[in-house]
Amino acid sequence: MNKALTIAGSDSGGGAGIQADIKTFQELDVFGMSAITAVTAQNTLGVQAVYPMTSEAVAKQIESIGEDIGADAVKTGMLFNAEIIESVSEKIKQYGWENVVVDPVMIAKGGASLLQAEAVHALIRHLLPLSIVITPNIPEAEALTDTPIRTREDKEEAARKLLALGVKNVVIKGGHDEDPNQSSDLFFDGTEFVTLSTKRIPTNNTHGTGCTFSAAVTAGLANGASIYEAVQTAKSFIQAAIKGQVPIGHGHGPTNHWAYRKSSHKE
Ligand SMILES: Nc1ncnc2c1ncn2[C@@H]1O[C@H](COP(=O)(O)OP(=O)(O)OP(=O)(O)O)[C@@H](O)[C@H]1O
Ligand SMILES: Cc1ncc(CO)c(N)n1
Repeated sequence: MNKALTIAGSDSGGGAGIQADIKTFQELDVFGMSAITAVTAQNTLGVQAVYPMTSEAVAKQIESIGEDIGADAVKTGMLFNAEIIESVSEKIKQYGWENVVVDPVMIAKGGASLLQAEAVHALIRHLLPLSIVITPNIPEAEALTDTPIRTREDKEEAARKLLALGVKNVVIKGGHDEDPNQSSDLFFDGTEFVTLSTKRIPTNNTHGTGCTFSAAVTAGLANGASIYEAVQTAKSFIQAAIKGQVPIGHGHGPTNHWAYRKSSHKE
């Protein structure tokens, strides 16, 4: 029984955060568990309120899993503040977890802050060195490296800077790229750059794409895949999920977490 733990925020709307992660784990045959860092009141229109947990409450949830069940892979999403980042990092070290996927969530699509600006430094210092792979989108990679990203060369430069911070592998996701035809993610393991490209799907329903993608990477690692294999499967999973879209609500709808299972041809 392969098990994965997500340490992230709750999205009441069900498309991102903990909810996206657990749905994705389930779809990829992994037993999903959670430690909730914050409760958000959220829907397809945006984030209406954020209620962070105490760092103690987050640590306790992780301990409950670490002391009894264990985890084959762990992902972090919304962590909100430096205190939570520090206690999550401590617990990851305490339990010796190595398959750690860090999705450095900072800002929701509508602009709401999911990580306090002053916590970026804590993320870099405490958590990034414990990760096996990090999955920033373009604005997050810019914030972590202080590098504006416009071109492919800028992406490579940012990826190199992230590895210099102690990161082992990185995927810079291309959802925010200008390219109207392709959505291309750049994978770097310190030696080789690999681009994973799929056809860009013209849709508004992209709420939770980043969470879903990093949860699929985590599920792959829990199932024993290599990092690159896990990233490849995650790219197919998110492509199917965006294509399968769920047109609910009045804003940015979520992706379809069951589409990959149902699709006959996985891209
Ligand atoms: N319109 C699209 N068509 C196809 N793939 C997309 C599209 N938008 C995003 N993706 C893919 O979805 C994954 C997530 O990328 P993205 O850059 O959107 O993450 P994100 O900004 O962290 O998402 P969010 O913050 O909404 O959860 C990547 O693999 C990216 O290439
Ligand atoms: C709880 C939560 N985590 C992450 C994101 C980023 O998509 C979001 N919108 N909400």
